[in-house]
Amino acid sequence: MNLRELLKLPPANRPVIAVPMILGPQDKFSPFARELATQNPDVVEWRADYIVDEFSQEVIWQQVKAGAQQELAQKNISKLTEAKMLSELEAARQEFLTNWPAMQRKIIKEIVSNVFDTVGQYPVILTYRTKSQGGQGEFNDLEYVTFIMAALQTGFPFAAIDLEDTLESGLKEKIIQAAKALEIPVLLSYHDWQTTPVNLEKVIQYLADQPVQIVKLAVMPQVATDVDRLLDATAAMAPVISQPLVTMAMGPLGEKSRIEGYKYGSQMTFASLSSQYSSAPGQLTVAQLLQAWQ
Ligand SMILES: O=C1C[C@@](O)(C(=O)O)C[C@@H](O)[C@@H]1O
Repeated sequence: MNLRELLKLPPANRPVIAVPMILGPQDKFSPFARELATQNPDVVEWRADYIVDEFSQEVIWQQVKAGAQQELAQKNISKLTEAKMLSELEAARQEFLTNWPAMQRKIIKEIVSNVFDTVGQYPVILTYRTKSQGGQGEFNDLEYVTFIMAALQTGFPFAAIDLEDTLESGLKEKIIQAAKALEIPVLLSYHDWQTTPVNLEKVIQYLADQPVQIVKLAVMPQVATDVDRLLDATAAMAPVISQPLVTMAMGPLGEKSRIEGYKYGSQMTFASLSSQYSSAPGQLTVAQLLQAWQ
């Protein structure tokens, strides 16, 4: 099955264009929605790492705590002993911790619902990338998995879920199983933010040997020949592996791979709705990409 079919996209005579949605808690969603409607890409990659950390247990607790402190203050706290105040706060914390899992599921459902409202009919790829994986997120592995599971359990129809290969294997397996149960394809990503590995074909084969439905490799070229190596490895491996392959070279040197990757068998290219929405170095805008294809 090719990527278009896997993501349930209508047939088209151009490679699949994915646009990242990198909105944070202070950003307005409607300008993004307007750009989306004007530029009409194929898929939206929701980069959840730009927003969900702001709704983590610690952040929400600080808000609840501020509210609890205010309430205590209204009870004329000056007359209470400090110990009493601390014990009331501790009770509030315990209550918060008990309620947190349900509260978190509700918050995540609201955010996901907002994302789907914003993107309308476009298929959505769910991605959360931590800082160590080149993203914005600060969740540890367990928090990451909790978030992904909750997002999947919202019932919103994600078109695919992005999984970084570096995730601990047991947790990776857990997400793959959950996605499988919901019939959501898993897109396994491998990023090298520093270099272009020597044996690219081996890396692609290693990714394709895992029980996932799409394979993605992003590298950082140091010289122009690194980009050619990536494109050659793409051409060599795309017909060999059973999953659709997506590759790109990042940074300014990598432009060619984003424009011409499809000629070598890469089935999707990432482009931004405008430079302010770019999620990786060297990403072109959709307008630049379409112009280059003319
Ligand atoms: O993996 C990728 C590819 C990417 O890193 C790029 O180089 O365009 C952009 C990311 O948003 C996406 O998750």
